[in-house]
Amino acid sequence: MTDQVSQESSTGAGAPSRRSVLGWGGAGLAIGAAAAGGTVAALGGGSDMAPAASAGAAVPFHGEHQSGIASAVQDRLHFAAFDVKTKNRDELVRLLKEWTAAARLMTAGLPVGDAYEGLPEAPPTDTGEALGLKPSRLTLTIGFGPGLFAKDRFGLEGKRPEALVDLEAFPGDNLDQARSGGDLCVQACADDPQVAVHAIRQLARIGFGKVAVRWSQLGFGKTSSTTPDAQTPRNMMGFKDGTRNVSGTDTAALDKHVWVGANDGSAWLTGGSYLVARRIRMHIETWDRTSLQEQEDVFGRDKGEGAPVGKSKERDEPFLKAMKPQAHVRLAHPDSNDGATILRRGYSFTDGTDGLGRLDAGLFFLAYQRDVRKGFIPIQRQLAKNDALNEYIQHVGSAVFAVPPGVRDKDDWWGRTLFA
Ligand SMILES: C=CC1=C(C)c2cc3[nH]c(cc4nc(cc5[nH]c(cc1n2)c(C)c5CCC(=O)O)C(CCC(=O)O)=C4C)c(C)c3C=C
Ligand SMILES: [Fe+2]
Repeated sequence: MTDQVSQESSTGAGAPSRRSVLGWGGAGLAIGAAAAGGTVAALGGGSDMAPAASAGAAVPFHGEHQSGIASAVQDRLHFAAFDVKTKNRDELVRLLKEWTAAARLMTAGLPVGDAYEGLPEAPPTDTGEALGLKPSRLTLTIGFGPGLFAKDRFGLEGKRPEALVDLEAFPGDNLDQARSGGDLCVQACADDPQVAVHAIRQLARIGFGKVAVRWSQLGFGKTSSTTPDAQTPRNMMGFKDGTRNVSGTDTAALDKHVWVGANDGSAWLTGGSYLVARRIRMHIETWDRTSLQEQEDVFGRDKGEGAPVGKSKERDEPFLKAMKPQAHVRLAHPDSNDGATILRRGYSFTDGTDGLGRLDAGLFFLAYQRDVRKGFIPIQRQLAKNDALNEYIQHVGSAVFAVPPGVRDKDDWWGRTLFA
């Protein structure tokens, strides 16, 4: 998988005329054309809509693993959790196929339908706000929540992976059910927020009547990186975040800690992963009145360089015993959790103020792992009990999803290994 990072390239070629994209009803044709060439670059034939697809990077949609996990982290996020409303398995499968086709187009920088040249009597089949925008490294990553596997629903009860556990209530949790759970999720990441928002909007529109958005989260300023050579981003507390993350090119670590293996008990999920999403509110105003020394003690790293206590460089190996016993980094480190290791891919959020004049801001924490019981859960048990950071944060939303493997080619679709 190496190559989701290195495969990122400019599409660099023309795009089909808008007239060749026949609206959603005719999108199969456009998709077929795109798929035949593999990527938008193969479509050729520059035209009036070329700006949407001709420049900027597109991340390949097809692959062994879904992109948006090990691939390089983009600047913006729109994450949506959906409730499935239809009771009909075939209708759900049809929707997943339509979503896959739409995702294939959008990640290549193409509209999913006709924004303004279709039938005047019908609603446009693409809402249009991404016309003229670059692919912006858009990735769309789907996940399946526990509810999908419920008894007497879609006949999937025997396929629920053991590792897809309902998360326990951790000490200090203050979860809002309206911001938690979901039967399906789609993580849209892009370097342009409008591209990410457009993508989720098209999927919601296509799914109208079959699925409904349960909750969604916008994110900015990635708080983790899968590219260790790049500058580590900073979170809303001002600290470098993502220094010691699983690298997107470290195939050994990805196989060990992120990708579900063939012998892990759920054959359909081989090459997939598990995602834990947590909306974590930060008590920003309290943090901003906290001394620099205390802030650095809380994390066990310094604020400027991001070096662990007693060391001078960000990438120096942490010496855990030099940190305060309740330092976040000391408690989250694999050595404090029986080796538990997760790939973090979170984003900052600021959703205005809370009515009391306080910023409603924090970290939308996203973590991928091979087994939630050996990844997020042991680390969070440790953090929830002891972390000095708890004085300044609160977990207010939570969800867990099984993330299927990648879509292999033009005939494949999101969920085939589960439903077929
Ligand atoms: C259950 C897992 C984790 C939660 C929840 C979590 C919340 C959280 N973290 C920060 C800021 C930082 N975290 C850092 C390191 C770090 N955090 C986790 C796990 C969770 N964090 C891990 C596994 C690690 C790496 C530990 C290691 O191996 O050294 C850091 C330090 C820089 C880095 O390595 O990324 C910061 C800063 C916040 C603000 C937060 C909740 C709001
Ligand atoms: Fe952390």
